Formats: sequence, structure tokens, C-alpha cells
Amino acid sequence: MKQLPTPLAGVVVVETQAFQDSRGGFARWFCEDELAQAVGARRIVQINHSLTHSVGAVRGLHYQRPPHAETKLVRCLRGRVWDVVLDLRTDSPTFLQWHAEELSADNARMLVIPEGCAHGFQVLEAASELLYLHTAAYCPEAEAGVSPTDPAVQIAWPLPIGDLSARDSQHPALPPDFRGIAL
Ligand SMILES: Cc1cn([C@H]2C[C@H](O)[C@@H](COP(=O)(O)OP(=O)(O)O[C@H]3O[C@@H](C)C(=O)[C@@H](O)[C@H]3O)O2)c(=O)[nH]c1=O
Repeated sequence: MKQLPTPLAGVVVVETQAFQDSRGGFARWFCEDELAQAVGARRIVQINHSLTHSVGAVRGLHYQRPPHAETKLVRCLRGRVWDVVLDLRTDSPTFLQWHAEELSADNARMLVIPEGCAHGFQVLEAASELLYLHTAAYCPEAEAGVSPTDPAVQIAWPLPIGDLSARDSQHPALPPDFRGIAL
């Protein structure tokens, strides 16, 4: 597993080399030892999957507040998405900056999203599927979101925003005095 840094601290792209033979392929998708720096002593406690039908659809931006903050490892199983991480960590040198990576079934890249960062994506290919590994259980009371069109963040979505859930269209803009998430 090759880990590539991104401009955001702790946000890492993981590349996996699949073994190929006449039968097909084989790849390691998670390795506690190899990902020790990114994931630390946290344990994967939940695995989620999503299917999004239409090109342009956006999900996010989502995170869980402490004490339910979580690290997420995200990969695309089918199709292609533009995956975004927004740094909301109070003490981060890249506070309020975002970074995007294309994740696809073909590039088999996985993005490590640390606690205190919000996550979202836009679908570039119809019927895209994502797989999430989570280090904290889902806690609806701790769920929080940032508007994908928040003017203070200015995410440069590659396509006009299409399908968006009612919840995601109602996330409030970050207040001007937003101090971030203290972990
Ligand atoms: C996230 C989540 C949702 N749900 C429920 C709540 C709701 O009824 C239904 C759909 O939830 P949502 O609309 O929040 O699904 P979705 O918008 O796809 O939420 C996901 O968005 C991306 C960007 C992420 O980063 C994920 O962690 C997750 O927050 O599933 C669970 O039961 N467990 C979970 O872990």
C-alpha cells in the first residue's frame, strides 16, 4: 500500500497494487499495520456502502462532532466520484481549506479522512458506489454538516450540483465566528 500525502495534514491517499492473473485480481484493501500512521490505534467499527444514481449528485459535507468524531476511509467500488475533504480542525494549519481527489473503481484509490474533517463527493459517473470504513459508530445526535455551497468555503464542484438530499440542502452556512472543531 502506497500512502501519498495531500495538502491537508493527515489526509492521505492510499494506492493499492492489485495482483493480476488469469483468474482476475487480488488486492489488500485495509491493513492495520501499514496504515498505522494514518489510523493509529483506532479500530474499524462500521463499514457503510452508498449507491448514487445520477451524475452531478452531491452528498455531504458530513462529519460527526466529538466525542463521536471519526476517521473515515473511503473508496469507490463502481463508477467515479470527485471526493472532497474540508478541514474543520481548530488547530490545523489548513483550517477551512478543502482538498479533492478523484476516486474511481479504476484508480482504486482510498482517501483517509481524519477526525474533525467534513467529507462529501460529487458523482462523475452514473451509479457510483462508495465503501466507507469508520472508526466510530453512527451517532445521529453527533451528525453535522456544512453546506456544499457555503460561500466561506467555495468548493469548486466540477459539475453543476444535481441531486441533493433535503438534509444536505439545509445545512447552515458556517457562522463568521466559526472557530472549528476542537478534538
Ligand atoms: C451515515 C448513516 C446513515 N444512516 C441512515 C440515516 C438515513 O436514514 C439514511 C441515509 O443517510 P444519509 O442521507 O445521511 O446518507 P449520506 O448522505 O450518504 O451520508 C453519508 O454521506 C457521506 C458524504 C459521508 O461522508 C458518510 O459518512 C455519510 O455521512 O441512512 C445510518 O443508519 N447509518 C449511518 O452510518
